[in-house]
Amino acid sequence: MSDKPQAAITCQNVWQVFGPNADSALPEALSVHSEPEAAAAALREKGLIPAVQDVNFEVTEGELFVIMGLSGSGKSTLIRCISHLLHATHGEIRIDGENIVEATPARLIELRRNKLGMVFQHFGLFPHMSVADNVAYPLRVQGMKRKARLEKAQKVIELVGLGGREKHYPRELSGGQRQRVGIARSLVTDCSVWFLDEPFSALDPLIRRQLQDEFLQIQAELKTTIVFITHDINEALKLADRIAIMRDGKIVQIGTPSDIVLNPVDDYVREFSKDVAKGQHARLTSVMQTGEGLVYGADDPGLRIDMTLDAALARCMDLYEPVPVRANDGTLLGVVNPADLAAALHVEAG
Ligand SMILES: Nc1ncnc2c1ncn2[C@@H]1O[C@H](COP(=O)(O)OP(=O)(O)OP(=O)(O)O)[C@@H](O)[C@H]1O
Repeated sequence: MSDKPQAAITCQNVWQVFGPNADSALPEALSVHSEPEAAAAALREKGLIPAVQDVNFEVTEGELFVIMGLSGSGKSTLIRCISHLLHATHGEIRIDGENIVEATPARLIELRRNKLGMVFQHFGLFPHMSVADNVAYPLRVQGMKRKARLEKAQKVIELVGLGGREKHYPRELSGGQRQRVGIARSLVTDCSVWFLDEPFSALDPLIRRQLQDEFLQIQAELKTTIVFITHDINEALKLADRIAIMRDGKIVQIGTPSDIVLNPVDDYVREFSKDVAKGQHARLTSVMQTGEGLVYGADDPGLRIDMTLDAALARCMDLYEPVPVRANDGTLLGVVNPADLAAALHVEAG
């Protein structure tokens, strides 16, 4: 069907192994051990580091895909493989259908200039350049004329809330403002895929929340495909369409924020979300029934598909029969049984 979402990024059997002769040691291990786990153990025995092990997933166009995991679980290595800052030891990584593992150096430069945007926690702004020149720099590299590039830079400077600061130098800005400059600089090229590795983690909580909100607004406007790394579950739940949880180089679960909070696959994932107020993050879709012949009672408490479980429960505290759930335009999408809502939230007590 034509309305199936397009895959913007596809990772198939991606491995990144660090250490001497990793390029030959991995195929050797894979030829002896069919299970990735056993191959990784064999590599470790030889003193190699399988930082990313047999990773498979797809990110759809316009999706905000968050990778989360403890320190050392392989998040940065994986995002560096996908953005080809590292050449993956094995596997296929497709961006808009193009296998970038096989791209020539010239093609990679072109992709970085025009298609892939990157923001990292500690990225260098040029200290001797103003905000405007820093933001316009990627356009200068593309060969755009000064007037045109400054005009374009101005638009993204406004977008990230730095209007009026364009003549300032990085040293005159706060940490949060500098991070905004970095975000603006990565956005200026109209990238279609955006990689962000812990972009807000050095900021204090208030500024961090503010930037997260602004980031969501920017994403709603631009609809860029995003891969975002964090080790903060609350940030992941707030931002993500889907979350991939990594442990020891492997992806242990991929799911929506609701899935991760309500149906963790193991104790490692459960541990991440144990202090999360589940009702504030899990969405109605996780308990909604859909399909033919939906039956519901006379009450309509006005449930909308994007409501959290908490918000929904607050509206049907005293109802017993299933109630309708609608899209924002009023179309009926499914029904929810108030008892299922309460039961889903009860999970957090256990
Ligand atoms: N260049 C390298 N050479 C050797 N080992 C590396 C290299 N880069 C990363 N590693 C190892 O790979 C593993 C995964 O590291 P990675 O930085 O991807 O983890 P991470 O989940 O991003 O951690 P953090 O949240 O602390 O940034 C770690 O064991 C790390 O020591």
